[in-house]
Amino acid sequence: MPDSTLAPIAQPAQPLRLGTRASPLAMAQAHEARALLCAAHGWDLEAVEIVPVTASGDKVLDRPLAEIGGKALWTKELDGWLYEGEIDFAVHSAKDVETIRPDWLTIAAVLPREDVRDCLVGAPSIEALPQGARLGTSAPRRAAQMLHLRPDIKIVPFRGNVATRLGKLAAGEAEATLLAMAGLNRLGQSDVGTPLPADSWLPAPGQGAIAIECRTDDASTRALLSAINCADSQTALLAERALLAALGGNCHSSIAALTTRQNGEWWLKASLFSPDGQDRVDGQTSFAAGDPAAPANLAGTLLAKAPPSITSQFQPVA
Ligand SMILES: NCc1[nH]cc(CCC(=O)O)c1CC(=O)O
Repeated sequence: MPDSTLAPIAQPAQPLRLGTRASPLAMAQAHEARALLCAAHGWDLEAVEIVPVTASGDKVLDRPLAEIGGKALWTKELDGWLYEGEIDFAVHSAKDVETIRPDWLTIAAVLPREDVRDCLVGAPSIEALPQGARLGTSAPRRAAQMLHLRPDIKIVPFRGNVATRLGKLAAGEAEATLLAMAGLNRLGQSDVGTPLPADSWLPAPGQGAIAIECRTDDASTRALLSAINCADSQTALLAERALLAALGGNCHSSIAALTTRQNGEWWLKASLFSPDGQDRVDGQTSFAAGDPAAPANLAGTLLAKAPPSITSQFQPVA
């Protein structure tokens, strides 16, 4: 539930500027954030202007993200606009936000998390994929997790936004692909495939959550955004990010993680894979909301029992 204990804040005279990537999914997330913010404060939608920017990650589609600069390509244009004061806050898919962020930026709100699951498109189940079928994905986690279960599957690179990837599938470039249910739901395309159960097929850290960043020194924007923060989604996201930070994981790393709450207790579950999917280590820990210690300890436990094929993907901070 949003923390809605704040005094009313008047509609700003000048619209607030919301920065977003320009892809259809990013625009859907921007509209969701604007609607929540305006509703929380009783403003008209005109109180927030949506400012789309084309991120460099959206321009180069023929090479893997890890090769062309990593997750920074999703955030660096918006970071620049925030730094220059051209926008007041930026709305991101949390899983695309780099693990280490500069101090002048703050995640001021996390929106209620969408469906965390991955969706298999092209076959009703993993077992039903034909022998040697091609899976279109450029995500190391999805490739490794599939190869772990189905070493016969061929991985073919599949970058681009949701529509581009579904187009490649329809064009026969692969037999199947994996997409986040969160993105499909937000685009109104929930029915293109079959969601994989999150207890057997873990998603990416942060999947399904929307993170809103603003300048750390911008106290008034932080106060506005705090009204739409979902405390539970924030707890889950921060735990998954604390795990990533302690692992020294990045977009090259095959890491899957998910936070759940069972009988009021928070749990973080994670799996690390070798890129070829042959090796896998799993672990879980309970943790206290807001405390990065247990996620960090889980990172240490996982790395301690992982073979070099896995540990070589991480640069843990000492
Ligand atoms: N890397 C692209 C990206 N970033 C966030 C989402 C989905 C939405 C989400 O996880 O919140 C997607 C597409 C996908 O993985 O299918």
